[in-house]
Amino acid sequence: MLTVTDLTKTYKTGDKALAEVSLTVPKGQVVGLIGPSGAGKSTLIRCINRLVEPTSGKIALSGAELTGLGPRALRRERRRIGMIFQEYALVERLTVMENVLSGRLGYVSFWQSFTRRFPSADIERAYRLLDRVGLMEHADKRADALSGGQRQRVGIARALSQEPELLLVDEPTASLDPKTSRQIMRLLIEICAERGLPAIVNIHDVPLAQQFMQRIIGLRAGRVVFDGPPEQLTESVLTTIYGAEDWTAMRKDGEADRVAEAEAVARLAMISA
Ligand SMILES: Nc1ncnc2c1ncn2[C@@H]1O[C@H](COP(=O)(O)OP(=O)(O)OP(=O)(O)O)[C@@H](O)[C@H]1O
Repeated sequence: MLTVTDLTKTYKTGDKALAEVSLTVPKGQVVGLIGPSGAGKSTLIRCINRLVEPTSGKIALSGAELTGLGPRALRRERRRIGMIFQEYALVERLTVMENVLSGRLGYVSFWQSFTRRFPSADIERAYRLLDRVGLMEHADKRADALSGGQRQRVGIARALSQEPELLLVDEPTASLDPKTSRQIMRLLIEICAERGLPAIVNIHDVPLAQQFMQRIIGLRAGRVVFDGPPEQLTESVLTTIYGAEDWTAMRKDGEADRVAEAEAVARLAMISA
């Protein structure tokens, strides 16, 4: 379980990115984090994995404090947090298997990591994870030979190879087409449920968040202005989060995507008929 209490971050520039944010994410729950540009979503994720130093407040994972740790303890604690990125952050010239194993680098000695000799338990786990994300037959391919959806599956397997207690997911589908986005989102939700993993997903696509998330947190100007199930995310709540103008524009974009997807499907059906 992740517990964030009164988290505040003011950057040196004077920007107050987060103001007294409190939230708890229980095991197995996937939370979608939404909000307009500059609302503080990335800052919240970065404070939790301590890439950004909070100004005040507390963050605890399974009861252990993450705030106030020295560099060594912080390195150890970071292993408990798996990260999944928008642009996948894979090492392109390495194989899929090597990329998954790189999730273990925080656990092996310098020499083992330098020579890339991983314990057999790590290799077995990596194969199991590749099987789970549907990439078993691609294990020996180079990462740069994969599609976007396959790369994100490698990113998921790599994060899981850390055996994390929390997943932080930053815009996992921003570089993917709508159908692949839904497949990736479904995979994430299933995996978190299977493993009892809590997750926070920074997500721009509101309809996708509404379709898949069990809970949505809306940030505006560094404050939590909505925290509830997707059914309660009404037009008026979305207007509170995004402001009327931005929300209307986003809704139009979403509709345009759906129309484009339906047209593409219809075209394919005609070609293959
Ligand atoms: N390194 C930084 N130094 C100074 N100010 C920053 C820094 N990073 C973010 N900010 C400011 O903090 C606020 C929140 O930014 P943040 O990137 O967390 O928002 P966001 O919701 O993730 O936005 P986006 O959706 O555009 O990525 C903004 O006002 C931003 O300008």
